Amino acid sequence: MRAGHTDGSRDHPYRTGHAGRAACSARGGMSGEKKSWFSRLKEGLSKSTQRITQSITNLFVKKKLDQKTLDELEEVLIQADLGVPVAGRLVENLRRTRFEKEVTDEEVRGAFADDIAQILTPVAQRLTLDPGRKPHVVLVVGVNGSGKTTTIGKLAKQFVEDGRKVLIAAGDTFRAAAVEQLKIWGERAGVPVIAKATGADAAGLAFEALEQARAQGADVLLIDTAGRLQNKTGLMEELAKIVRVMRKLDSSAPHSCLLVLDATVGQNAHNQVEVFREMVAVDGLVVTKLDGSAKGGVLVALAERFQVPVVAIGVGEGIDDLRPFDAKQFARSLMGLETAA
Ligand SMILES: Nc1nc2c(ncn2[C@@H]2O[C@H](COP(=O)(O)OP(=O)(O)OP(=O)(O)O)[C@@H](O)[C@H]2O)c(=O)[nH]1
Repeated sequence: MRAGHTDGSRDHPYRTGHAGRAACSARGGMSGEKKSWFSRLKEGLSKSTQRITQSITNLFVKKKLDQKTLDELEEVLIQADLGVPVAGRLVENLRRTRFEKEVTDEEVRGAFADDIAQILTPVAQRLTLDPGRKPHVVLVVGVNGSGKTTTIGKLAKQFVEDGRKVLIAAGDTFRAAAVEQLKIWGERAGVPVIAKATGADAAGLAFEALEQARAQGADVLLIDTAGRLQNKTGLMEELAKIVRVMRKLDSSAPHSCLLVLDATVGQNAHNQVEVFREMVAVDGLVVTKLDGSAKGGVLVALAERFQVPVVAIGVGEGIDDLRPFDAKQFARSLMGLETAA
């Protein structure tokens, strides 16, 4: 996957060639739209934010920054799923610059937000479509229920709105309900869904989908996959076979491999990244359900530990609730601070 840094001027979590860029630009940049997105991000993160800001505020009724308070702050950050290394680094930076000085809770939150934004900036990237690929194949992996189907549906709709020809392959052939759900999203997006009977070979389906996508001159092929982590060996073999079989047609496929993570699982997300990276070459994360989670901080821990690009975040079930990931906005929202437009 090639990815470009988020510039905040577009509202799609991906990038294309020049034509696509122009199309994206036309959709973004309206201040009303922007404003509502900022407030939605903030609203979405409010559970995570409340937990952190309340705890920090309780620690500061205008006082000098002593070691006890630093220790308590570190604990607050760990509790908020930012992870021990990040919490340690943030608190150490604060100690270095403000020890024994009078500080307010807002100053502390501001300092944390700046440091968090620095950690997140390198991973805030976009899914980039390679215009030379016809189609650009996006393999979407993740455990059941993480939001794969929904994310594929949202991405498909956004690609279509940008004038791309899209095909979806229902690669989770194990669960009939998953295929049905994908078909519903396909209809919403106006995108054909290539599916087979329950229990069919997923790799065979991916192969045929790629053949059809090529024959039809599609720009993008989005491939859903099974997420049965309880049968890790079976899943690993299945994903490896999908990749192997597609490479008979296109030796460079898949061109992107996105891992969808549910933010509400908190620290378990680390394990999921590790396990899926053993199986496939994950080169982008989509973090979903940030609207219903008090564990938004986990995204910071993941960025620090794995440095895998975060290409989009999900903050709701609606079509517009998949958004590009903006490091500064996210950091400031998490710390309950205003996000500059
Ligand atoms: N609140 C919220 N819900 C989401 C988000 N993304 C997905 N969901 C919901 O999460 C549930 C699971 O999403 P799916 O897309 O079906 O997940 P999946 O990974 O495809 O799961 P399987 O179909 O079981 O493989 C659905 O009810 C979605 O509507 C999000 O960003 N916010």
